[in-house]
Amino acid sequence: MTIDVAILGASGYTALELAKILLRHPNARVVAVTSRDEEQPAMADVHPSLTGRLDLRCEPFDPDTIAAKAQCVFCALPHGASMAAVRDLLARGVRVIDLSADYRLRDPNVYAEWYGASHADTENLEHAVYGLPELWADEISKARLIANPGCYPTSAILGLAPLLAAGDLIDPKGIIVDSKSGVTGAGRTPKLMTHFPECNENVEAYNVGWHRHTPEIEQILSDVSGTGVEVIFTPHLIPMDRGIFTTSYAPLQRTVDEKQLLEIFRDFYRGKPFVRVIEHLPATKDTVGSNFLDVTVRVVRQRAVVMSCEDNLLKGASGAAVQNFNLMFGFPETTALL
Ligand SMILES: NC(=O)C1=CN([C@@H]2O[C@H](COP(=O)(O)OP(=O)(O)OC[C@H]3O[C@@H](n4cnc5c(N)ncnc54)[C@H](OP(=O)(O)O)[C@@H]3O)[C@@H](O)[C@H]2O)C=CC1
Ligand SMILES: CC(=O)N[C@@H](CCC(=O)OP(=O)(O)O)C(=O)O
Repeated sequence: MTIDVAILGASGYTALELAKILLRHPNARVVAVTSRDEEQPAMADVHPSLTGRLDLRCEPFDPDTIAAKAQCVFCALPHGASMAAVRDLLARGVRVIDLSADYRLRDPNVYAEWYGASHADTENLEHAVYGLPELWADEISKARLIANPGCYPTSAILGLAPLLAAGDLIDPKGIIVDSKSGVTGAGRTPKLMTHFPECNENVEAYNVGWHRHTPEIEQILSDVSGTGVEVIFTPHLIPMDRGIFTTSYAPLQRTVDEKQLLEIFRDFYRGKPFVRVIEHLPATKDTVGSNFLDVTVRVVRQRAVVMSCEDNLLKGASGAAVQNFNLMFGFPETTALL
């Protein structure tokens, strides 16, 4: 079986990664890519690494045209811009995997509070499934709309979920999440913060106390633990192209050692092909270019110290999106991703 797919936001980084993965997918055919560029450039001119591999021109987004061509659409647009396109595609019977943040927060009031704009598609918001396959594979397989997770939330949630699922092991209100991201995490669209002389040879924290991924991490971890989780989330921009490294600190409420914690992680992720529970300390270089998330844990002064890392553009975005696509259409979860 072959599924015809389209990618919106063709000139972006996650769109390029989607194209590269889907080109090697035996059950997917990329039939359309869209861009606002009125010149309608060839995809290989927008992304020279696709030369000779994808012979498509970027087209303007028209929901009727895309729905006539594609059964599934990967929406790689910025949040805010995404929901109008998603709504129009769902109305035409297309299944959508949205890489933006538009459908991740269940409560539209929380969305308005953290994103500074009201949600324009609350009807579909109700039916969106948060696309973290390690937690909700069954729901994903039946979903018409996937809210693909944010890159930071994937690393934090997968690092903390095993501890929160283990009853009263950690204090759900005492968690600190410290993350570092490479610059592709900010997208291809230029910004002052990602201008070379600003970010080269520089490390900086940003949006401390009010980063929009805070409510996303809290919502999902609260679902996992069954109680209200609070986190202090501090993101940093570091001078590398790709990769996220997250260290999470959680007060332990029971006396456990590292061996026992690692066993909890191994049990939780048994049969999950893209989470590697490791004993050594992780490094972004071990996951960049792959769909793996590496995670390990230490006990220091009665706190669990969890370290997790991933490629922000793959496990943190496009790789996870294809993992979701595989589950939605009944293909083996690892297709095109190993
Ligand atoms: N980068 C990352 O690591 C991650 C990104 N994400 C999310 O995935 C989505 C895509 O990210 P990424 O590829 O990095 O972003 P980019 O900025 O690299 O690309 C987004 C593309 O969307 C199009 N676009 C920009 N603004 C608008 C607009 N107002 N209306 C319609 N189209 C627009 C542009 O394409 P064109 O000019 O061709 O129209 C642009 O190249 C975003 O929502 C992002 O937050 C999620 C997880 C990780
Ligand atoms: C380094 C950097 O700027 N990262 C982005 C997060 C990227 C991501 O996952 O964003 P979405 O929630 O939009 O999908 C940020 O902090 O806003």
